[in-house]
Amino acid sequence: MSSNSIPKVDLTGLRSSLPGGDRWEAAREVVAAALHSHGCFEAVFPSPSTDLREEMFGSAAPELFSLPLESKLRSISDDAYHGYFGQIPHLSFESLIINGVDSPIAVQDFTRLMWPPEGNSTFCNNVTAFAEPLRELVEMVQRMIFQSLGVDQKQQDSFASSITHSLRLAEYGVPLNQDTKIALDAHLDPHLLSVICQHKIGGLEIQAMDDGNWIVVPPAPASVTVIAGQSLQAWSNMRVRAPTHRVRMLGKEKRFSVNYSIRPSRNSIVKSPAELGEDDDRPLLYKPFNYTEFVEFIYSEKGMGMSPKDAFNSYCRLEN
Ligand SMILES: O=C(O)CCC(=O)C(=O)O
Ligand SMILES: [Fe+2]
Repeated sequence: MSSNSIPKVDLTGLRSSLPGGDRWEAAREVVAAALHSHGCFEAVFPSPSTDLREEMFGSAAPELFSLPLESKLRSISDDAYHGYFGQIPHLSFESLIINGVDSPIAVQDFTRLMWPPEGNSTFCNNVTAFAEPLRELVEMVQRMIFQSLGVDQKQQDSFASSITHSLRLAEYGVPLNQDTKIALDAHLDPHLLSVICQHKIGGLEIQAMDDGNWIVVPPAPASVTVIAGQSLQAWSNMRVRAPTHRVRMLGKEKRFSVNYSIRPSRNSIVKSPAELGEDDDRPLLYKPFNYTEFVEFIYSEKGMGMSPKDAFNSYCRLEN
């Protein structure tokens, strides 16, 4: 059945440290079903608060992107494509990533790099406060996925110990191509999970798995959007499916978004646990792969010459 909205789940008041009870179990079932049918869902989740969202989108993000390009270019990372990203000829798009955002030191180091030498304590406090509930949300969703797939606690620990948390801030100008209004090309996220926070100016569109229609995801003041990435699709042996998504902006206003995501840490191996692969009646669909090498491949000349789905399949899909 086609629909013009993504599934919606109320996670208000639930906590990853209390993973049980009727409300938790009901929400978990909806989350698991949504991640399979659509690869995404709208999480009703009132944090970050309205005030914090105002602060982030009205002040912190604009202040960061108004820095001179030479300052933003100082943000580089050992991991390909995890530093400053921008200056793409056909797009009016820039993004910066704070890697390891779950550590206050990493946030402080990022602001010292952008605003040397002393940093920017207001920006630091806003980002740390903004990231905290999103980390909680990601951990809750991660826990629900493990529970619903029946993956044992040991696997849960090894999955969690090799994860990098990051917060990406993006700025979108009025799309250069006013015929398509594309502000960010259709893509799949290579990592595990993203939580996207939009504010007032929408643009996020997610492609439905069944009929390929684009579903517009409007910003909502007490919601965020959870999107699965290809590493989670491979790890879960396709119980969770990663959706294609893009940004299209119809108006003439600048847009900012926040993307809190988790990815396998540098050089960690993405591998389905036995419960979801060999021991199951479903054959193993993806061979284990090195996450860092996978990202390098999708941005290589060869990978860029394929559709995002073909690049993923040619990299790690098994012939069965
Ligand atoms: O800005 C958005 O709404 C989506 C951004 C996105 O898809 C990404 O950063 O991978
Ligand atoms: Fe994305």
